[in-house]
Amino acid sequence: MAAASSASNLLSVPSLKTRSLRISLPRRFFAVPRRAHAPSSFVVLAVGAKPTVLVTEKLGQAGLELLKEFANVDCSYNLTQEELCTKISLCDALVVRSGTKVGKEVFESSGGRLKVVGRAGVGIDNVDLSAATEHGCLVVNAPTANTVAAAEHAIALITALARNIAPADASLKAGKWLRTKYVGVSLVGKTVAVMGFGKVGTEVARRAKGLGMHVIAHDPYAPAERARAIGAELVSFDEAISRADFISLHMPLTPATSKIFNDEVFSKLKKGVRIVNVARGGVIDEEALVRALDSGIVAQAALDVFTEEPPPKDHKLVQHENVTVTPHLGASTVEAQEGVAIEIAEAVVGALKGELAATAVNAPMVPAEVLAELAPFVELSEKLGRLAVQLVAGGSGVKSVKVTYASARGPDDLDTRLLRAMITKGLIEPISSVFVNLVNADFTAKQRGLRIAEERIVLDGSPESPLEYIQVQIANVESKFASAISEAGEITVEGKVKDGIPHLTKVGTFEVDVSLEGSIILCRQVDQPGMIGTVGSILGEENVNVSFMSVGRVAPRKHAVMAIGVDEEPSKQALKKIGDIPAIEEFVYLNL
Ligand SMILES: NC(=O)C1=CN([C@@H]2O[C@H](COP(=O)(O)OP(=O)(O)OC[C@H]3O[C@@H](n4cnc5c(N)ncnc54)[C@H](O)[C@@H]3O)[C@@H](O)[C@H]2O)C=CC1
Ligand SMILES: O=C(O)C(=O)COP(=O)(O)O
Repeated sequence: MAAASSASNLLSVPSLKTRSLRISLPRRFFAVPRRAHAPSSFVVLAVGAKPTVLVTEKLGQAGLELLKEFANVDCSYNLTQEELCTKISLCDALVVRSGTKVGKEVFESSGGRLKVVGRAGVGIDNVDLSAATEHGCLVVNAPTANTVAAAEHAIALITALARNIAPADASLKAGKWLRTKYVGVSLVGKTVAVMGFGKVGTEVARRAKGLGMHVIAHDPYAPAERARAIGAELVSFDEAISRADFISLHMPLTPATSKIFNDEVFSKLKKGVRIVNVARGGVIDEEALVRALDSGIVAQAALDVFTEEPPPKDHKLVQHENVTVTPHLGASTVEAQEGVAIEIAEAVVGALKGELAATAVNAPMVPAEVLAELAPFVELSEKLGRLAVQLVAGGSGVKSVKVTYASARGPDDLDTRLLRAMITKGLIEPISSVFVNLVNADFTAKQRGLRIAEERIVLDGSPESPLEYIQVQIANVESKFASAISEAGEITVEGKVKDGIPHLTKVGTFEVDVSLEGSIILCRQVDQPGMIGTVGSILGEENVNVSFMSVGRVAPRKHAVMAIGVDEEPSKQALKKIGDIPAIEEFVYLNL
């Protein structure tokens, strides 16, 4: 019984946050398709084909071995952009670190073959995520394995600055013995501001506490409890920068953080502050930092990252006597590189197998347990989309679709993003040459002006099954099968999952029950004896196996809709013979 109905758009913008949980979609739905249009999530590989993975930067051996077990691996380092664009059309996956720019042109050059980009590390600012999404290419990263390495590098740079390690080393090697010039400062009791309190920032804070520093942190999205738990204080940006003796940067490079450290900010810093950047060069306005160093506001800086990498030889910061530099070494420990390589290889292989990696950065994440229970509904969703769109008469533009999910679960207890993506796939693929997957479903729908509204019907009863039924309605279109139009004037199909198999249970106002396997013939007829036998024998003569038949009628001896599931596609003549049966008023053949 419908107790309440709530309209809500349940699909949010794909999260850019990374997660450490590894999940996989059920293989039977998402692996290499059995038929040209079998349900599939991300990757469509030719049956039996071994995928090709291009690795453009040095990757740990263990990760390479994992990739080689599953794919042909082409390790081509130092490619020019042009060479990358040429090679990419022969590759199913690309594995990069921070040194490869994966821009729009790479996706355009791939000719649709590139299905996964694996970023062997955290920062994905070198990958054009919008272009990847537009091309249905999944981007995964390796968010956890280099956290400690980056944190240790930040601590190494903080201590190196405090004790002038780099310049003292250089001067001694140059034959000097300058004990008074390189008197340092102590860390104990000093305040360090950790800017960006995520994975790396938290580890830096923990280590700084161990060094006896007072730790303050700024991160607009971090929970205060996490900071409290390690004895750090979460403060505003202005408070952080004005109180700090040391500033350690650990936020990602985004439009919001680009050049966040600029002249204005430098003017608010405590005189003599020391700055460490192991995040991204672009979060600092490098010219402004030169000015702040020259004026003495910033006593010293240690930089692992630069706006342009490698920086030009005469880069003012690289050459500055109060700046210590390293060539983007934050993640470069033996341990981190092995870990990152394994993490990314597993994610890329998983994605190539049709699984959904937990570290997807441009696809909605659905936890493993939710995926497992939604699996049959995912298949149902795509098939309902396919059926509904094939019922639209030629010439009608599909613009407005309503999806209703009926469930006894609470509105927050049902994640419909995957279902919605698969309905979109079902709606778009039969009428276009576009390959739709979880990555590009929203983008593709938007680009085609297809509006999909979602509604929840909360049912009474046991919430054991995530969904009771799904209904797909297409508004403002003509149908080639008039009986599919509901009283409200929309093409309406509804389905359920029975014993793990998706079933079509309603067409227009007619209740039917046919399992959504193979293909379907829908006929509207005058309800009379012998119809099932007549149609069945026409199909039998053609050697078309009938898998399911169901009749839904308004009232005895009035109109009925017969749904016939068939394993093989009937010939045109067989379909014509069915149409010629006098009692048949209309019929349609629908390919699943
Ligand atoms: N130099 C190197 O080799 C390495 C550099 N990194 C870089 O370090 C950065 C952090 O990495 P993780 O901690 O793993 O990422 P993360 O995603 O765990 O943490 C980033 C944190 O920054 C916060 N943030 C976002 N905008 C902010 C803002 N405007 N102000 C303050 N905080 C903000 C986020 O809320 C998040 O908590 C990334 O840019 C990553 O690319 C990471 C590993 C190695
Ligand atoms: O993981 C990151 O964000 C890093 O910056 C590490 O970059 P890399 O893989 O060493 O080029």
